Amino acid sequence: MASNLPEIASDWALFLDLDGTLLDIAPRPDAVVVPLGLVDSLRGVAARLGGAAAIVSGRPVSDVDRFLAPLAMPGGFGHGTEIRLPGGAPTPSQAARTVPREWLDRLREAASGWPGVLVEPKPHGVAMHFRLAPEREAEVHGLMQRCASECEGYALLPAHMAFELRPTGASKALPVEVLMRHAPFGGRRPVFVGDDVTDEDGMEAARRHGGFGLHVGRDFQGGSAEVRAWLARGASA
Ligand SMILES: O=P(O)(O)OC[C@H]1O[C@H](O[C@H]2O[C@H](CO)[C@@H](O)[C@H](O)[C@H]2O)[C@H](O)[C@@H](O)[C@@H]1O
Repeated sequence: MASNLPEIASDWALFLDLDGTLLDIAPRPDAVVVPLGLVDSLRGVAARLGGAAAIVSGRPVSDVDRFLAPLAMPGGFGHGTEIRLPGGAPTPSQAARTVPREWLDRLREAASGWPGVLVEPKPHGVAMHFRLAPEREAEVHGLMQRCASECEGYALLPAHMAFELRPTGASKALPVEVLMRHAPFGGRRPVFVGDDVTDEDGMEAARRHGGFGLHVGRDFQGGSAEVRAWLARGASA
């Protein structure tokens, strides 16, 4: 067990990032493996917290639901552009925007000449990954930067071996703020667990509501595996 890592308490509202936190990083977005036992742990922790457990991911809700089936957890998806309240359907948030078609065409055309570079379209954004072609980082960055500067309403987001275009106003703080206004989240102590720079917004929102953030690199010495072990302990406490 990592030192100073608090165990999950029954008065918490838990906000969990997905990639790099619950799931190990994989060579490409569609190659992630959902470890045996993760879904059971999430179900158990959610039951213990009276349903106050959410996923907050840069992924679209369709990806998250496919990975965690049969669970359909509340949370924020696409960096807060889609929000699902407990028991509800996912709906676009106030930050949602549609990526212009010409951008996608432009990115796909460039990627077709850069073997290993992947374009990941999302309902309200797009990511361009260079994990399999690290030598293309500068070119991917330059192209994504041009796209962001040409279209009002989107900002460039540096990610793990990728750059994303995210609507301005979208952030992981938004789902925390929204869910904390709804039962069973409201009145609980929010704890946001993440690994990435985008997760800092969610952690800051948790602090505003009297809670705190846990960072995979700083608080979980074993990385995602340790996060999963912590959840499993929390589910059976
Ligand atoms: O907010 P998250 O749940 O952490 O999602 C952030 C992004 O994760 C995915 O990309 C990252 O993970 C991939 C799989 O391990 C990896 O191949 C890639 O290099 C990483 O950048 C996802 O594809 C993005 O849509 C998410 O925004």
